[in-house]
Amino acid sequence: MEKIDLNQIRTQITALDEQLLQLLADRRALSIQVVKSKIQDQKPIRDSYRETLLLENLAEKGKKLDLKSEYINRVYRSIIEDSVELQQDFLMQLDNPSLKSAEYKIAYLGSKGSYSHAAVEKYLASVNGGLIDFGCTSFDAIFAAVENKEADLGVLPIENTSSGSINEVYDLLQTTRLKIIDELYIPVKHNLLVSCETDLSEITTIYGHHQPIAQCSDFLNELEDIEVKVMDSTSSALSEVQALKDPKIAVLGSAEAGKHYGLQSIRADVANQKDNQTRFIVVAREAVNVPFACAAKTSLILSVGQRPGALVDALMIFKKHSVNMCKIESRPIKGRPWEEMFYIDVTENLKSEAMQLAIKELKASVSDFSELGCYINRTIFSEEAS
Ligand SMILES: C=C(O[C@@H]1C=C(C(=O)O)C=C[C@H]1O)C(=O)O
Repeated sequence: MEKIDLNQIRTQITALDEQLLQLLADRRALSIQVVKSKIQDQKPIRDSYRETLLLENLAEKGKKLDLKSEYINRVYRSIIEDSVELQQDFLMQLDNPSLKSAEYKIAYLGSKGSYSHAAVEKYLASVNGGLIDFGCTSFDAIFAAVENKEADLGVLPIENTSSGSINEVYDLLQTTRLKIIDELYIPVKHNLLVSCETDLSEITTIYGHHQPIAQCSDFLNELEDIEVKVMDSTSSALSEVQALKDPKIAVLGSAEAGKHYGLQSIRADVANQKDNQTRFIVVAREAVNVPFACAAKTSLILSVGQRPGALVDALMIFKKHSVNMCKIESRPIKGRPWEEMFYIDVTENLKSEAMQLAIKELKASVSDFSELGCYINRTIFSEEAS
């Protein structure tokens, strides 16, 4: 058999990959043309009918080229999601002069390497902005920095698919004047990282922020005689373990963050849930305006007092106006024992007629009511769930 030259084939693959990159960039440029036409014709950005036809056609054509339809579906779903996000971000910037492509001073928990930093980077990519770093050591410091105008924006985790709601952030939302202007979903893949040559059996102490510790509880519970050390943030845990250079000490963090600190992974994917994601919110002093062409989400808080059926009555107002509720959470109210504050997210634009009618009725029937903000709904359901 003739000798096959690996380097030569790899050169061809690299050339093809570069062509693919150019094609992806060309497709994105066309998406921008599409959104401009949708603005003229007042059409919504998302067109599920077109997406279904496109995917069916590609699966069919792919089959003839020996490409599995599951593979084609996965690749094109991700290309289409990017195209929808690109169009929504374009429209948001057009409608909101505050969302310019500028440098933003962003307050977040930790520093480079923290999951919050990854969320900050994702936000900046959507506004084409740069970062003036404002790392903080607590959630209330983040709210305070934005409220006192020391920072332009704050980025905070609010819920996780394994450990649930982040109560501290929910509690701070009760008293803040800040508005939620965006949400971000960050896949969180926890690894067990070490600073030098070692083995899992040698580890006696594991450092981590309390969120990753909660999200990896199954893995940690299986280990015997391990001391868990809770740190302020993932980045402070990473830098401490890097400095200690101890073969008995490990830390929970992403493989990528580990690279920043010269740490190696000895166990990958140690979270309780495989699809471990954290939802972050972006807060600012000014609310944003979400164009009707975009998929919107609105967050509200309300309390209903102690009357029997009071919560049901409030929720029936959403039903009456066909406002879809996608999340409800409750937290105690400081200084009012046994009263609860309800946090409600709806997939509706704050400016819509249905929402305005519902709000008018809610205000007349509940004890406390406030709007936390309206922003782009960036929820993506995993393939298995949909
Ligand atoms: C590009 C469009 O906008 C959206 C993105 C699509 C895509 O990237 O193919 C398809 C349908 C829309 O949800 C379009 O409407 O054609």
